[in-house]
Amino acid sequence: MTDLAAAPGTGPGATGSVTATTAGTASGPGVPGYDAVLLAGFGGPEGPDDVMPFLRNVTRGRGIPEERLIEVSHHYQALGGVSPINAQSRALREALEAELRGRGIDVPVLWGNRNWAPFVGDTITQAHRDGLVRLLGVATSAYSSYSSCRQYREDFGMALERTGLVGSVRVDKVRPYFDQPGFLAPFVDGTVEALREASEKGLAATDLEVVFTTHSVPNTMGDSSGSATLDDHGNGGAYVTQHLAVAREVMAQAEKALGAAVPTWQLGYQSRSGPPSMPWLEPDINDIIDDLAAAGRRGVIVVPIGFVSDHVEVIWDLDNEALETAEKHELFFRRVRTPGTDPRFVADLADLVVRRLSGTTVGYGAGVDASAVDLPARPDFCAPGCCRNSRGAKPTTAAVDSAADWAGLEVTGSALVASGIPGTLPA
Ligand SMILES: CC1=C(CCC(=O)O)c2cc3nc(cc4[nH]c(cc5[nH]c(cc1n2)c(C)c5CCC(=O)O)c(CCC(=O)O)c4C)C(CCC(=O)O)=C3C
Ligand SMILES: [Fe+2]
Repeated sequence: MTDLAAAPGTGPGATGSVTATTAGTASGPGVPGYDAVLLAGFGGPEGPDDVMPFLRNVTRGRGIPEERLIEVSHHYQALGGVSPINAQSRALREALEAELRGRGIDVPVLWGNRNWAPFVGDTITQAHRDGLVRLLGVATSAYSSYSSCRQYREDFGMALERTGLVGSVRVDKVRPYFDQPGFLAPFVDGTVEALREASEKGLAATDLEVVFTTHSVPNTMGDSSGSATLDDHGNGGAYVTQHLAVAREVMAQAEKALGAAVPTWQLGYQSRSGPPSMPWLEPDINDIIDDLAAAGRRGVIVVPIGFVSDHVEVIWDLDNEALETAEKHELFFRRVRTPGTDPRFVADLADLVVRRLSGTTVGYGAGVDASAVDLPARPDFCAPGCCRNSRGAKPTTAAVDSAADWAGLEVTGSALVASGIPGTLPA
C-alpha cells in the first residue's frame, strides 16, 4: 500500500511509475489497452425495504438532516420503493456494449454502483476472477465536481483497497463528457420540441423562459470543483461554468434549429438536501417558477442538463414538484427528456472509450480532445486535488494526486492509492 509520504510529488504531465506495489510492466500513458469497460452508476433501491438503507448509504457521514431522509424516502415509496435508475443503467450498459461490438470492439461492459448492488467492489472482484484486470470507468455523470466526478474515482480507489486488489486491478476513468455533441443533442431536440408546442399554444418567446436545471451542491463543493491547475476554482467552479456553457450551446443550437427567436434562459438548481444553515447553489427551480409567474411569464421549459437519465431526481422533483408549482400559477410547463440511451449519446460515450482504448487521450492540460461547447475539453487523468473534498483524502484512481497538493488537509485511512497513475499498468 502506498502511503502519503510515498505518494508522488508530481505536477502536470507526470508519467512516472510511482509505486512499488503495482504489479506488471510499467508502460507509458500512450499505450493503455483495457480488458473491460466499467459503467459506474449511482445505484438506487429495488424495493420498499431497500429505501432507508439506500438513503443511509448515500448520506453516510455527510450531515444530511434525518427529516430530509424521511421526506425523500416518501418520494421513493410513492414510486413503489423502486428507483428507475438501475434499469436505466442496465439499458445504458447494454447499449454501450452493443455500440462497441458494432464497431468490432469486443470488450465487455461491466456495471457497478456507489450506493446499491451491484456495488463497484463486487463488480471489480468478479472482474478480477474473470481475468479482467485493466478496467476503464465511465460514470453516469457528465460534469466536474466532487459528487459527479471525484467521488466516482474514490469509489474505484476504495473498492480496490477494500478488496485487496490494489496493484492487481487498475481502474481508470474517462473524463467528464458534458461537452460532447451526443450529450447535448437530446436536450436540444427536446427544447426545440417544447418551444414548438408552446408556439402552437399561442405563446411567444417573450411569454416563456427556458430554465436549465442541475443538482444543487454545497457552495463549497461548487467552488472547489475542477482543478486549481486548470484555473477552475471559485464562483461555483468548473461545475457551474460547465453547466452555463452547456446551456448557452443548447440555446444556440435550438435557435438555429427553430430559425426563430428563442426565450431568455437561466440556470437553476434542484434537489437540495443539506441543512438550511449550509449554503447550497441557488436559486431553486420552484422559486424561479414563482418569480417568473410574478413577472408575468406564461410558461416555463425545464431542461435537466445535470442528469443523464430520467431518475428520481428528475421524475419526482421536476415532473411532480416543479410541475405543481407551475400549475399553481397556471403556467405552460414542459420538462425536456434526458439523454438516456439516445444513440447519439451512446455513440459519443463509445468514442471516448475508443480513444482511450487506442491511447490517444491520456494526460491533462493538453487539449486532448474535442469539445462542442465554448470550453476546453477535460483531461482523462484528473489534475492533482481535482474536485477535492475538504473532508480529507480518500483513495482515488485516474489522477495524479500529489502529496504537496494535499498539504494542510486531514488525511484519513491509508491515504492515496496510486493505481490510476499513468505508467503503472498491470501486465
Ligand atoms: C451532483 C449530484 C448529482 C449528479 C451527478 C451524478 O449523477 O452522480 C447527483 C445525482 C443523484 N442523486 C441521487 C439521489 C440522492 N442524492 C442525495 C444527496 C446528494 N446529492 C448530491 C449531489 C448530486 N447528486 C449531494 C451533494 C448530496 C448530499 C449528500 C452528499 O454530499 O453526497 C440523496 C440523499 C437524500 C436527499 O436527496 O437529500 C439522494 C437520495 C440520484 C439517484 C436518483 C434515483 O434513485 O433515481 C442521483 C443520480
Ligand atoms: Fe444526489
